[in-house]
Amino acid sequence: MVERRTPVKVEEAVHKVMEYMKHGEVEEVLLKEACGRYLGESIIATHPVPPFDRSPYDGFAIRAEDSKYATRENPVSFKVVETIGAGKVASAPLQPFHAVRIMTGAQMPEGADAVVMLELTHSYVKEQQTFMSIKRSFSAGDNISFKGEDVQRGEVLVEKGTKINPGTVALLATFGYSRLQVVQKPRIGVFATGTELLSVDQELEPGKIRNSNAPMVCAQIEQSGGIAIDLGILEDDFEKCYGAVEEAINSVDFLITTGGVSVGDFDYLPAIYEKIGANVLFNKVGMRPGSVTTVAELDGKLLFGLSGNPSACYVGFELFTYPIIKSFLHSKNPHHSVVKATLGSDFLKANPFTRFVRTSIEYTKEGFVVNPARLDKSNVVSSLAFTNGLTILPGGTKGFQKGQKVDVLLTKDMN
Ligand SMILES: Nc1nc2c(c(=O)[nH]1)N[C@H]1C(S)=C(S)[C@@H](COP(=O)(O)OP(=O)(O)OC[C@H]3O[C@@H](n4cnc5c(N)ncnc54)[C@H](O)[C@@H]3O)O[C@H]1N2
Ligand code: MOO
Ligand SMILES: [Mg+2]
Repeated sequence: MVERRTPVKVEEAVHKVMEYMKHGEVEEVLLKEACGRYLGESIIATHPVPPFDRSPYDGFAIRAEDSKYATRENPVSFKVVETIGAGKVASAPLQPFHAVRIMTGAQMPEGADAVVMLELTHSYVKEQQTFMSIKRSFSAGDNISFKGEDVQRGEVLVEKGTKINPGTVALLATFGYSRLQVVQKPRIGVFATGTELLSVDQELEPGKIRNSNAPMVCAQIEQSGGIAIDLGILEDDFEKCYGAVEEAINSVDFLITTGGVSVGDFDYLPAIYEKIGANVLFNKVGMRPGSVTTVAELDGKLLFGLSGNPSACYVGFELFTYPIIKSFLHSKNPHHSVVKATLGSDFLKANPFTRFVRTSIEYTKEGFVVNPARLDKSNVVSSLAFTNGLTILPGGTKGFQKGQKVDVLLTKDMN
């Protein structure tokens, strides 16, 4: 008898998977290896930034009150007592009508409370002593980059679970993190199943196609922050598939298979889940493509049975595996962002189920505009190269017209 499957709603399916999400352990890396990883500890300011009052300009440090009566007609002169570059400190507190020649980044001398830019001063030498004069007054605090104005001590700057970008690296360096805790990447095994599959380097033969799913899924894993372990191709043979799956489970954090999850005579994944005693969370989702996506759990470990059809495989990964990887990395927002966009062309196919249309999304003067990427069929591969978003067209509709507002899941990593 043909097996009847009960479809679950997409949200429910995502929810069921997320119940089994696990946070990864942390490990130590060198700062130079940290970009792109996820923080395993929050960055807390251990000191103020800047750590001292400093000059933002090349010029002269003065006591503002000494400049009080300076005008164009009556310039005020200062004796230049020393010169400090960045990294040096003044040798003595500043005396009245003395000035310190100071460079950008140098610590303010004690007693000085304003900086005059070099361009506003006139320097001259009298009896072998250098002086400088100014033609306007300054107030206390003028042109000072104050201690702590950038960051206060104790501030929690970046939270655990945030992806490290070059700016984060700058902050880590500022606070002396030459080594830091990052979240371990999840190790995800990928099997492609199908007797029709050739490896990428093989010549085509009658009835055969090259395996494009595993390389694609491995790239999706790496892009999401995981480690992809390509476990190769399995022919549609129950015993071989069962043995390979059972063995692989213990060496990975999650296992992905592509293909073999539908109701065909050689679709063995449902029987494999049953034989290993896995708990199938769902085997049919009310969506297109990817309706046959199956997710099972064995002792808390998730097994993703993605569809063999390339577009369905891609969508299944982005909806169900991506947030699990992000959660493993401690991300606070594990799901792809959703934005509102305008349909750039008609999409007239009727929709019994929620459709995730592989989409090219562009940012224009009018906001986001989306267009389906090439042919919209579950078994096509060409649209995927032009996909940077999935337009969500709710089920139970007769189609959508150009100009209508739609929700789009951004599959580009925005974190
Ligand atoms: N009677 C029914 N037939 C099908 C149903 C159904 O509900 N009733 N569902 C259809 C839908 S929807 C999909 S999606 C597919 C899913 O099939 P499987 O996940 O079982 O995948 P396979 O049968 O193994 O392969 C499907 C298709 O994809 C190609 N494929 C497989 N692996 C790869 C790979 N690694 N790289 C590139 N292409 C791959 C394979 O050659 C097939 O053409 O089932 C429908 N049928
Ligand atoms: O599961 Mo199939 O991809 O709906 O088309
Ligand atoms: Mg099949």
